[in-house]
Amino acid sequence: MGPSDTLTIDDCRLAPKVLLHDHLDGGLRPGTVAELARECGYLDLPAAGAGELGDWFARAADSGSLETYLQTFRHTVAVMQTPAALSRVAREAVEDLAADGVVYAEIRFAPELHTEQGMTLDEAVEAVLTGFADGEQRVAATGRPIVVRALVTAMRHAARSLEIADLAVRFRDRGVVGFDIAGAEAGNPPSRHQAAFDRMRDANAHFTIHAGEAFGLPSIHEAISFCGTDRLGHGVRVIDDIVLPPGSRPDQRSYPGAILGPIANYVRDKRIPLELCPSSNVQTGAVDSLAEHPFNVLARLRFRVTVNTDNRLMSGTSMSREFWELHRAFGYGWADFERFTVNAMKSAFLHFPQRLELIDEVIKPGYAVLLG
Ligand SMILES: O=c1[nH]cnc2c1ncn2[C@H]1C[C@H](O)[C@@H](CO)O1
Ligand SMILES: [Zn+2]
Repeated sequence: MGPSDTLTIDDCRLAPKVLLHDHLDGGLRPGTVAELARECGYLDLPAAGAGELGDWFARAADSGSLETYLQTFRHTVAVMQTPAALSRVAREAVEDLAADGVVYAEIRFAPELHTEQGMTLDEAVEAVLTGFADGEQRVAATGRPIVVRALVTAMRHAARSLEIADLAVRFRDRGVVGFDIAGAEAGNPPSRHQAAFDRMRDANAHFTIHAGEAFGLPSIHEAISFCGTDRLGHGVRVIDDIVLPPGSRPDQRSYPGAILGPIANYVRDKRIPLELCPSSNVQTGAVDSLAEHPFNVLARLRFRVTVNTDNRLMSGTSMSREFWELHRAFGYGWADFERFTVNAMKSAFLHFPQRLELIDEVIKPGYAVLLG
């Protein structure tokens, strides 16, 4: 497509997409939240109907603070306390992503949040994996195949990260491809969970860390230098280590004269993937607006940027919508989206031959059609 062509969300749905950062408890269908609440007798939902619930989540999450944003998860986690509920949510997530044109996804969740009614950590993981497998089977039959794997997350304010890392290693050949920490970033630095990351490294297993979202460079520094993270969840604040010439705009095609500090250079040199989540960053106040998102600066400076949803319910978004928003803000076309998608696939925690197969057999042929 040429620079004057305009893409719609429906066009973006046609493109093969790869999603590395998506929370299971942030991606429920509003109607499913309502139905599960009825089934389990949860009476605290802030609205009754699917439409109103969807609006409520988007509004409440649009708070300008990560801490307030995170409070909305109380309602989704409350209705995800049985194996049946977890499996259903997992299956629907796979169906929704496949319908949106996602061909590979790593969906994360925190097993420790799903034990309120007696489910064990292992049972929670098994329920999610059952749902993923079920979803994969159903969508394969519709001709929109997708490969989905799980990441298990530990909550950074809690003290169960070593257990969760162990869980990730135990389930490594059954569909769990990595480990993560999430939750309120300020006051809970990555190094608090050093033992868990050491456990992962000892097992030669992969992990990512939410860092550089609500807290800046010190968090990124710890995640890469002490903890040895494979990827950065968000990592958007790496921009704080880059000085642009006065008068630079967020939508330029190149940034000559940009000066990178040591952290930014290291992240770029080592090709550490950034799991960027544009809409989520606007909601939590990490950036002021989509038009001012550092995505474009980082992409033009050739960081390994990837496009992600974070929480589809809380942001009322999808991968196609994130692509479309980036297209509107920065004028990206198919060649750009292919690069971001290949970046993401290269950064996946799947084994190398499977990554290569998806790039060669699915992603490149898909974009070749779009590029004409
Ligand atoms: O963007 C995020 N930053 C930090 N924590 C997050 C984000 N999105 C979701 N979470 C938390 C809330 C969920 O309950 C938990 C596990 O998915 O992860
Ligand atoms: Zn996240």
